[in-house]
Amino acid sequence: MYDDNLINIRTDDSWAFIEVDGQGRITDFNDKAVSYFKSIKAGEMLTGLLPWFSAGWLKDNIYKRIAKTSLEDRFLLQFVKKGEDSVKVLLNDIFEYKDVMQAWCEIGESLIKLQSFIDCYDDSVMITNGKGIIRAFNQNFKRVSGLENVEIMNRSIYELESEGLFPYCSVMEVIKIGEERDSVVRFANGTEVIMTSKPLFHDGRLIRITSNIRNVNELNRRYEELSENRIRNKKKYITKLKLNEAVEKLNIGLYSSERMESVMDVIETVADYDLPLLLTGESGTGKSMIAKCIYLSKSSCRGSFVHINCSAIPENLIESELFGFEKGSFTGADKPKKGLFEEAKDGVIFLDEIGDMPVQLQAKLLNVLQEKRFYRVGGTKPIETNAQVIAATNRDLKDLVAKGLFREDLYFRLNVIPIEIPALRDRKEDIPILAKNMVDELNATYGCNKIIDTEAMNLLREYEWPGNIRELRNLMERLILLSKNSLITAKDLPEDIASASGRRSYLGSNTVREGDIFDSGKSFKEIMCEVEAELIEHAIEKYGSIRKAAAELSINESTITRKKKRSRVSQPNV
Ligand SMILES: Nc1ncnc2c1ncn2[C@@H]1O[C@H](COP(=O)(O)OP(=O)(O)OP(=O)(O)O)[C@@H](O)[C@H]1O
Repeated sequence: MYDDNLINIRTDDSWAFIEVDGQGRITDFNDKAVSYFKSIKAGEMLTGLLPWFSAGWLKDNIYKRIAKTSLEDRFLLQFVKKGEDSVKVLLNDIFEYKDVMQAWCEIGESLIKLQSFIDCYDDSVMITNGKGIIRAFNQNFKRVSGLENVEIMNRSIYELESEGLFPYCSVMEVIKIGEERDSVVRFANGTEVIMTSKPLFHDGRLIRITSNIRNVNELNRRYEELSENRIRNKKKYITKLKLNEAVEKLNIGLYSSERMESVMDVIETVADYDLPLLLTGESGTGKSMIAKCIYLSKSSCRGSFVHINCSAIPENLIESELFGFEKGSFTGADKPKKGLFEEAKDGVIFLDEIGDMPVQLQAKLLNVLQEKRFYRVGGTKPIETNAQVIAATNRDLKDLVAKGLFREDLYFRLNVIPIEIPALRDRKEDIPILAKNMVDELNATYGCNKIIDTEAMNLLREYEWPGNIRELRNLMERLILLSKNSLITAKDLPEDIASASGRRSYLGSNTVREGDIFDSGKSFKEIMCEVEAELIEHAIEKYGSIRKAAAELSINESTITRKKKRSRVSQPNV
């Protein structure tokens, strides 16, 4: 019930301190008491000083009283009992006390604010007064030290140390020397921390020590995490730079479509890993280009890029091409030869048209992917390889697996990160950019200065491009070399492209696709007019006359004529 923290108050001049024995005889007092009671003497009765004082108060349980000493003065009394026969009496002038209370209320408010502030702090924080009495600490401090409010709040770190609850620490050193100190401290729960304690002085008096406490294990873990992150981020950054460089070098960075955007995102993510990759997509979509781009995007690549087209090499030669051979391993092998895996070293080996790889060789390839080593043809010494395998195909590998032409296990091994390169017709928004870029490049190659006009560009955009970018590139080359004027117009385009958009329809085989309808910018009414016009045209073509078409469609001939006029459907010779 009595405030134990006031036990050391004898030296604190904010209180008058008088100690009395069980009978109320003065045994000790401090300077402040002398300033209130000039005649105070040890051995005198306290009632001599405080006539209103009742000896009964020493025995009861009320520990705070406001008592009057004279007409002018009022004192606040506080008792601190020590056993049965010793009571410390603390007195404070009520007017002084009011000031003190006011100050404490303000401090109290700031303490609440301080508490919420330090609770948000990531490190552990502990604040003591200038004498080492713990005044505040945050949640993290409790977690790290394993100590609870009731155990340590408002208690002296010296007492806590003597009870084995608190370690010797930098706060004690700061109290001793008045300067910032660091210490490595181990709490009773075994947690090792680095404690940095800073003093705060007011009017030359040490009033507060703030300690910042960091868990050594957490610090180490965080350090490692951040170092790893830094390396990872740096690697990512380099990959991005390298990817941009590669894209520029290969002149392929020209896309605005979401489909290509996501392909490039995957490339950026996987470029630095040496995982096998599978590129799929129609012929001419740029799979080889993408493979090269991946190779050039690696933040560190010690080997070379080696391209082998599995469909272009006779079956019996692919193995020795890939893995090399030893002298005498077959007729004509009069000296040993390195294969492409050895040529690539730690680089990239690009297996184009993987679907055409002979099945028996697929087993050897799977082994290389798993074991990261192989044997030359006729060789007995294993050769280690860290080459990354990037395979590509325009065939449906799943279908080949079903037909027994491709090993399922190899398919799964390659298909961990499949990258599908979209057909050009599925990334129409990229066509103008690609075409313009090709024209620029070809102009430079052939010393021309040609450009494509808007109408021609729109037609290029409409065409289906079965041969994808390869077909686009071939056409651009032809146009640059053969077109008569510097402005390439619709007239310069081949017939199938020039008429491509005209032939697109809602009903026929060359149907307009959903994306094109929504991207066309046409209103619902305009689209419905076009559908009506087409329907009427088909009906007239099919039934041979407006009259028969009207009868089949159950509408008036005049309606057909009017709608035909509006949509300017060309009338066949009926
Ligand atoms: N993004 C691009 N920008 C410009 N030209 C490109 C681009 N991608 C591919 N090309 C060009 O298109 C042609 C075909 O590309 P590539 O050989 O990479 O396609 P592919 O998908 O591997 O074809 P295939 O399946 O027939 O082997 C090449 O001439 C290449 O230079």
